Amino acid sequence: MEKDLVIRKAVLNGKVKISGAKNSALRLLAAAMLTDETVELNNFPNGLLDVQIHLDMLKVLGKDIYTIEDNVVIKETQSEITSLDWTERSIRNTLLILGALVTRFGEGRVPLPGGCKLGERKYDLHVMLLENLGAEVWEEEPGFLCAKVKVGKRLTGSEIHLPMRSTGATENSILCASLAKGTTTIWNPHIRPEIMDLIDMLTKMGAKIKVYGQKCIVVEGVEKLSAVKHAVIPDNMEALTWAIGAVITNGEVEIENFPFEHLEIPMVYLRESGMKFYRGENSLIVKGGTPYPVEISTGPYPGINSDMQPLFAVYGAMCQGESKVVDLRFPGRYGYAEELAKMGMKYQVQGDMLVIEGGTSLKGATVTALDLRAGIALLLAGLTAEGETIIESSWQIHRGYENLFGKLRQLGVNI
Ligand SMILES: CC(=O)N[C@H]1[C@@H](OP(=O)(O)OP(=O)(O)OC[C@H]2O[C@@H](n3ccc(=O)[nH]c3=O)[C@H](O)[C@@H]2O)O[C@H](CO)[C@@H](O)[C@@H]1O
Ligand SMILES: C=C(OP(=O)(O)O)C(=O)O
Repeated sequence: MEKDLVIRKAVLNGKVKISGAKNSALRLLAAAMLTDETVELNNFPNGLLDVQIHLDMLKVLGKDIYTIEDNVVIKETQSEITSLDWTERSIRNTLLILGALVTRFGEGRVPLPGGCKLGERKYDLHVMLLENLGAEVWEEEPGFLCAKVKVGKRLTGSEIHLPMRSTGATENSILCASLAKGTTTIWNPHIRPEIMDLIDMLTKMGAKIKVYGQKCIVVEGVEKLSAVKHAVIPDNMEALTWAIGAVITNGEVEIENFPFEHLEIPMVYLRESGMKFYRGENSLIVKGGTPYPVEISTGPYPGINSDMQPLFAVYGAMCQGESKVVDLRFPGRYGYAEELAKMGMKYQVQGDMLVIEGGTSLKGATVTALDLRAGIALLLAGLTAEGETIIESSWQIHRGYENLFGKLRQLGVNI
C-alpha cells in the first residue's frame, strides 16, 4: 500500500533543475503513435507516473520502449494494433491516443479518459472533431471510447470550429489532421507552449502545420510521418512551484532551466505581490520576499493556467488580507481549499470565486491530495506549517513532479 507523505516545516534553499513538462511529454507520446519509425525524446520526464502509464499503453499498442536517464526511444515492433486493452488507471491522454490511432489506422478503441477530477470534464469537443474529419464515435462497455473512419481508412481534412480554446481538443485536431486527406483549419485554437512543442515535433516528422496566432491553425495532411529526435520543453508548473515555495518558506532558490518566456504573466503577478527575484543566465533566482494578497482569474495562455491557481491560493494564504481566485477554465476547482482549511486556512466560496482570508499560521494536519495540483499545494503549505502534515493519496503529486523527493532533499527538506 502507498505510504502517506509526511511534511514538516522547512526552508527551501539551494539549486534545482526543472524537468521536462508533463503536459508536453504526454502529448508527444501520443504523437509517437503517428509513425512506424523511431521517435527519440530528450529532456523527458521518465519518472512521472502518468508518463509511465502512457509508455505502458504504447507497449500494448506495439511499441518497444527504451528509457535511459531523461531520454526515451520508441520503436515499433508490431503495427496496426488499434485496441488499447487496458484495465488499470486511465489518463486524460487516451483521447489523443484515440485520435492518433484513427488517423493512422482508420480506427481505434481506448479506455475512457482519466486524469484529474476537475468537476465535469467533458470530451464532446474530441467527439466533434473526429466526426468533422469523417469518423463515427461511440462508447462501448465497460468504459471504452471507439472511433472509426466512415468511408475508407483515412480521415478527411475539414473545418473545425472550437467553441472554446481547449488544449486537448486543439492538440487532438492537429494530430488527426496531420495524416488526414486534404487540408484542415482549426479555428479558435489554444496556442500555448505545450502545443507549440507538439507542433515543433510534428513539423520535424514532416507534418505541414501553419499557425496564424490565436485565429487558426492550418494543417495540410501528409501520407506519412517519419523518425524524429526532439527535446521536451521545461515544465512551467514545476518552475512556478519552486518559485512560490521559496517565497513562502522565506528561502533562496536558484531554478535552472527556468522557462521565462512561458511564465511572463504569472511572474508579473508574483513580482507585484511581493516575490523577490532576479534573472541569471538560464535560471531564476528567488530571494524570498513578503507575500501580498493576490487577485487572479485563470484562462488561456498567456494568462494564468488553471493548474497554477492552487499554488496562488497557498501564496495568498500566507499574507494578511483577502486573496481572490476565479477559475474560468474549470469553474469551482477549489476542492483543495477544504483540505487547506484542515490546516487552518480560512476561506469561503462565493459563487464562482474562492476568497481566502490570509495570515493565519497553518498547523500540520492529515489532508488528502484530491488531485495533482491540489497535492503540491498541500505540500507547499506543509512546509510552512507547525507540526506534521500528513498527505494521503500523495501518489497524485508523482503524476506530475519528477524526482520529487530528490529535489526536495536537494533544497534542504528532510523527507
Ligand atoms: C494533459 C494536459 O495537458 N492537461 C491540461 C489540459 O487539459 P485539457 O486538455 O483536458 O483541458 P481543456 O483545455 O480541454 O479544458 C478547457 C475547458 O474546456 C472544457 N472542455 C474540454 C474538452 C471538451 O471536449 N469539452 C469541454 O467542454 C473543459 O471542461 C474545460 O472547462 O489543459 C487544462 C487547461 O489548461 C489543464 O488544466 C490540464 O493540466
Ligand atoms: C489537470 C492536469 O492534468 P490531466 O489533464 O492530465 O488530468 C494537471 O496537469 O494539472
